[in-house]
Amino acid sequence: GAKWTYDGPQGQDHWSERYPYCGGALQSPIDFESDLLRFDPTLRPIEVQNYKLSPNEQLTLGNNGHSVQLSLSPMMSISSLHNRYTAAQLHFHWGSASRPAGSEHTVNNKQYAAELHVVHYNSDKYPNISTAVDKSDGLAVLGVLVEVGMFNPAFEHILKFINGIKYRDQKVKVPGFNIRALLPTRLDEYYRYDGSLTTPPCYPSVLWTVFRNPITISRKQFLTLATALYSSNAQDSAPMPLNNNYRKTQPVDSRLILVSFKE
Ligand SMILES: NS(=O)(=O)c1c(F)c(F)c(S(=O)(=O)CCO)c(N[C@H]2CCCc3ccccc32)c1F
Ligand SMILES: [Zn+2]
Repeated sequence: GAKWTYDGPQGQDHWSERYPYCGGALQSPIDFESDLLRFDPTLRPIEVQNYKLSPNEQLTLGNNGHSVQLSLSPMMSISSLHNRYTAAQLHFHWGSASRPAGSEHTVNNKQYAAELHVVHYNSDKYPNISTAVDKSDGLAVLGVLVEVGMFNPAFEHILKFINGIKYRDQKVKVPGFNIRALLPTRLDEYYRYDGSLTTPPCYPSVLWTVFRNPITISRKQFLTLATALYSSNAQDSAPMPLNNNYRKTQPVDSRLILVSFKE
């Protein structure tokens, strides 16, 4: 992708110089501060389709210099929203070995170790994600907060291949697995708000659903994620570790943050 980073001269405080939307309204991520939350009884449990992929299905796991991303089957979708949103990819944001705090969304300013995003586009209205990415009703992202705790077997389907994509633009083929196992048990408790891509070009095109309950990965799994990858190419003389790839929380302004749960 284009040259932007999370820190330094092309870091997030400078994104708006080249990507105007990054300095605009409806930006993500945000802090879910208790006083700003409003219970909405019309928020239905999230329903996903075809998330249980066959191991015969081949997915592409890649290092795009900003994150580790996994391509997803176009059979996968969210079916409980007003339009059908078809899955495109999932990726992660994380902290570092010395600071296991790298989630993008925070809860009363508590930052979790990492965050998983499953990116979908409105396939009722748009033919592909590239067309949908800058439309106000274009994208729906499911966010899952990740904390260090119990070992997570589902996470191994990604971590066991991570040494094949250590450097930017490296890709490997991996067998499909049950992506539903990466989501929390309860899909009925979540935060909901209108926001944006959390990377340039920061289009305000995302219907955000962040589940209330985190998933866990073990400390060893977290350290693997936080130390395995570089944002630089394999041939670069100075390897740049890929970590702390999270955007700081953005102003909520007059936005409503809805919740599907009470207390
Ligand atoms: N946090 S976030 O806002 O969900 C988020 C990221 F943080 C993130 F790094 C990516 S990226 O890996 O593509 C690198 C920079 O765009 C995306 N890509 C999305 C939106 C851009 C176009 C596109 C095209 C195909 C598949 C996915 C995507 C992203 F949506
Ligand atoms: Zn993301």
